[in-house]
Amino acid sequence: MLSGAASDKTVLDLQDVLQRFAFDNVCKIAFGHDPACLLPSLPQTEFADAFEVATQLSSERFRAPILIFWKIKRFFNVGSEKCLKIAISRVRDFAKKIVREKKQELAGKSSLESVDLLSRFLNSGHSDEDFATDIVISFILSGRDTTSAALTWFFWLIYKHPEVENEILKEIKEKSDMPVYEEVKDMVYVHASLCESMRLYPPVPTDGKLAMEDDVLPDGTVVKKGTLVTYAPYATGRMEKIWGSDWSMFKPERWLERDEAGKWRFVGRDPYTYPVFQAGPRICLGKEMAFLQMKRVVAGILRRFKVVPATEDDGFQPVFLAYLTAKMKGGFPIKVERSSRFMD
Ligand code: HEM
Repeated sequence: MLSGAASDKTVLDLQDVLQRFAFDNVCKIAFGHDPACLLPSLPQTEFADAFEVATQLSSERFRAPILIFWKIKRFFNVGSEKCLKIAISRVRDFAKKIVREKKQELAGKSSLESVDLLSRFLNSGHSDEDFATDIVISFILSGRDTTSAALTWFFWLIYKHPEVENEILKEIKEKSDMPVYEEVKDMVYVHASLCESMRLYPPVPTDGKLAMEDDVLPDGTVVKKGTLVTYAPYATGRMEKIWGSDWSMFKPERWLERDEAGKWRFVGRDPYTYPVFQAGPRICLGKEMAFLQMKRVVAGILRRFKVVPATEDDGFQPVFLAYLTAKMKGGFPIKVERSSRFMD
């Protein structure tokens, strides 16, 4: 697709392309099913559209200035609540279909033949259809919108910071004759750049938890049963107290130090300082997979192409939308140029 866009000078919405990629990818790994959203024709996908509407309208509930408004709309089944109900039912139908097909497929197989996560889940005794459907939906939400949001902002940031892009290219070049897993595993500069990009533009900008019992936070704050506590990676990633006076700068080096041989070494932060993947027992289960996938995409694209906004010269000013997962408002229109950076 990118080769075609480079030859034809087509403008692509990188956010859309990355979402399609991540959706196909998570469906294949989690359910052994390829929805083929990333065909060059960029097919209209009813499910993906319904999913988009459902996440957007659910996020808007949290922002409603007066809670009772959406509850009244839901009661009378009108306006945005009516659209949300339709979208949710389409999403559930799609997920249910995956579960039913998988159950049928497994009926005639030994438990070791299917390696996808849903098969393992169903084979381990979790056969309740509604429960398995919820699992399918949360995997799609976790896997589709997070890595695509992270990469969309990442490609914009490295365009704005050519010195970072050059350092990344140097690293890709060094590792390019290694097998795929080895290649991306040791890409510390790319890893640091992704962490830095998600510090400023976290794929999950805020997240809430409901106290099931009376509790006390480590700093002594009393939390009564039924209270909603929100943490905000977007705000935490921009705190001067944590990141210093240069917090607003995109600086992968803040995650790196040089070892004795002068090579970069990654220096992680604890997940409470950097809660982009959450922290504690419910920390993201897909973190390692997400980094592997993102590094592979970065290496795969930058080895062959340069990504530039379709409107260059600072004409493109992206806007961060904090839905359940982050979005770049209106998408990221880009052109791809074939790169000669690896020819020599
Ligand atoms: C850059 C990419 C990603 C980010 C920033 C991210 C972030 C998060 C966050 C903040 C949570 C906590 C949500 C909550 O409790 O409300 C979470 C949970 C989770 N994530 Fe990720 N995620 C990413 C990629 C992925 C991928 C690719 C997968 C695998 C498909 C995945 C699977 C999960 C699962 C299964 C949970 C639920 C864990 C639990 O509740 O015990 N994530 N993620």
